[in-house]
Amino acid sequence: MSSIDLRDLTKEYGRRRAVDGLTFRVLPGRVTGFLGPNGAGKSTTLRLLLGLDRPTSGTATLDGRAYATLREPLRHVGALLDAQAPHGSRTGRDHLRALAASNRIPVRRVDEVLEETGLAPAARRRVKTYSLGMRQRLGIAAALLGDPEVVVLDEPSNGLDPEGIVWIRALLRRLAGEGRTVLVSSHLMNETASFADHLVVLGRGRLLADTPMRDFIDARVQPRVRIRTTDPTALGKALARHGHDAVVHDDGHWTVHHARVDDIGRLASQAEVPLLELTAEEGTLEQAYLDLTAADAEFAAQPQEA
Ligand SMILES: Nc1ncnc2c1ncn2[C@@H]1O[C@H](COP(=O)(O)OP(=O)(O)OP(=O)(O)O)[C@@H](O)[C@H]1O
Repeated sequence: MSSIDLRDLTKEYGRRRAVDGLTFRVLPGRVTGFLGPNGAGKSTTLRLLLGLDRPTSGTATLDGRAYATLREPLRHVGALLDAQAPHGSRTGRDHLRALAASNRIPVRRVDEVLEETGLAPAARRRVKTYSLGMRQRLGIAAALLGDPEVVVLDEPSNGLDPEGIVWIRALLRRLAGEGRTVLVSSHLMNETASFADHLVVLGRGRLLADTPMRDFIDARVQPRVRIRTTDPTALGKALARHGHDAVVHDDGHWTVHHARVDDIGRLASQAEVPLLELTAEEGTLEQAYLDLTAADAEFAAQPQEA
């Protein structure tokens, strides 16, 4: 199966470095979330990978080959980028048929992907009558048309309704489960957490992280424990005795920071504190991401001010 390889990829627009010496691989069989603040260089990276723009230096290849050298690219890489707006006066089906013809893709695939993306009932309507979510589904249908080994999607949840969001999540998981290489950019952290196995994070054109999602969160967010009790005095004493840092909330529940549920459960049991609730609060991707990007912004602010 194919991988995506970026080596020292750099893109300058005038004096601005949109992408700055990026080196990373995107491997098959998992969904890689592609994250970064506005202007971090995600879209530029995807455009360079898909041959829509030329790098200033470095390379972006698919299984060792540049996109521009692929003879029938849709059979290797399916991509959805914001810019890929189909002609509004065509029907959705005609748009896909034209793409299929130019890549020698059998026409039966058109109906298959229309079914798969839930667009079959609207297939004979003109694209200009489509909602944002329907256009998004059409873009995804086009990406899947050539049954590609590599799938690259820029903000695929954009405009989708809740049902569509559940659908795209399952689709991404399935594509990775089939051994494909799946790269998905998003600003929605909860969404990304629901489908990604691995993360690549950019900041100001540079690589900030390339790591499994769980490790990314665990390295940045301390575990916490949520507790409710009928005896707050006893709980407070027991926690203080063991040097735990706890916060009591208005609704009566407690949060113990930097703690594991096993330790707090044992401690409460030994002190015979009656518990109504004892839950591990896992760190979220959003917390970890904000922590990383805030640190990057602080680092960036100093040399610019000097
Ligand atoms: N065609 C262009 N000409 C000049 N500058 C550009 C061009 N395309 C992008 N840039 C600049 O390059 C930087 C990276 O932009 P890019 O769109 O790749 O970021 P992004 O991470 O995709 O952002 P967003 O999350 O907002 O989509 C920005 O500073 C942007 O202004």
